[in-house]
Amino acid sequence: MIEIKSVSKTFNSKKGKVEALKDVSLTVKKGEIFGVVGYSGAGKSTLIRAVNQLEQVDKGNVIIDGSDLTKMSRTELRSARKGIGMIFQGFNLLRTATVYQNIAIPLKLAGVPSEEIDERVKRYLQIVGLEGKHDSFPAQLSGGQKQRVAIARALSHEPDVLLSDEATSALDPETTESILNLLLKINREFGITILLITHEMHVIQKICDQVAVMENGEIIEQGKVVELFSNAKQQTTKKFINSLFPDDIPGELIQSLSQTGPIVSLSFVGHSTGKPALSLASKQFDVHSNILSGNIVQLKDEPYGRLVTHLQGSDEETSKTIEFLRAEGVRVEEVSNREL
Ligand SMILES: Nc1ncnc2c1ncn2[C@@H]1O[C@H](COP(=O)(O)OP(=O)(O)OP(=O)(O)O)[C@@H](O)[C@H]1O
Repeated sequence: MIEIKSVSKTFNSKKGKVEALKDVSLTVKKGEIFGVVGYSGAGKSTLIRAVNQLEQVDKGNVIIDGSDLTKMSRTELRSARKGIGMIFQGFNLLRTATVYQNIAIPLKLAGVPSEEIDERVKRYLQIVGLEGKHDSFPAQLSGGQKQRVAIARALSHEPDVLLSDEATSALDPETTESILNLLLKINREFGITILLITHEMHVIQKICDQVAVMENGEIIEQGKVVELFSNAKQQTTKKFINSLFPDDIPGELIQSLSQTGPIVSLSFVGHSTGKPALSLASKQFDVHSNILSGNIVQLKDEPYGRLVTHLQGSDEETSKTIEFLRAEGVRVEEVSNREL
């Protein structure tokens, strides 16, 4: 559906050249929610803006449903953009227009007949849960409500693709949850493909099917969310995942416990937790396990959990335990420092 092929973009600024995108490639399949995560300056905004050609690229192709947007004339591009909705961190609403007008005006500019405009505005405001707010002005709405208006406005053009540029970054955690649930609903009910950028791993964890991790203009790792969670290779990816598992095990405790056996982090996907495997291991080997912290987060389709546990026993018995846990499908990593 969306194919980004070997896209590069360099900005020339006063400080010199900045390679914002270096040979970036990714494919978003129809109906998927694809998240791009990275720290500030990684190149996420440049990438998402390249998709609808708000940013022209120096090299590479952006192909949507078989048509290459980098090769289009202005008129062709205008028409192609009709199938691409976009929402932003700052909502981008017209301050002097009501909620109704914020959605109706762009529809009018797009040439939609007025009776259809009315029908669409009402329908999409209902879908985003803002039926009673037609006559409110943006200043009278909360951040979450403003983002709902922006989502209704994007949907009212009945796009196939929705681009989300840090749509929840300005919102508090509770409102973030409700907007993420709304994006999930839109994706499921209308089959809209969503490409989003974020610096929050929670967004990826909660709603994405696929993820790409960006750093210094490059995609350093990508794949199915569940696979990346269980098998991240890059340090930055691990850091993002670890941000979902805050723990407060003091460094001194880790050091002192390490004297009597390794401290390991066990990760598992799906409804079976690491616990049964751990108790089986304790029965089979001369090892005591002492759980130091544990947490489960819900990925889009299945839970992912992590237990940090101290394996007390001889080198031989703890090695056999680790081998056994791995054979049981549990990911085991030794915790040697504070980066759990
Ligand atoms: N118009 C521009 N002119 C010069 N440099 C730019 C321009 N736009 C982006 N950059 C630079 O390109 C790099 C990537 O920026 P980009 O905004 O895409 O990153 P990002 O991951 O979205 O970060 P943030 O979340 O902070 O926006 C940065 O070093 C940025 O300073």
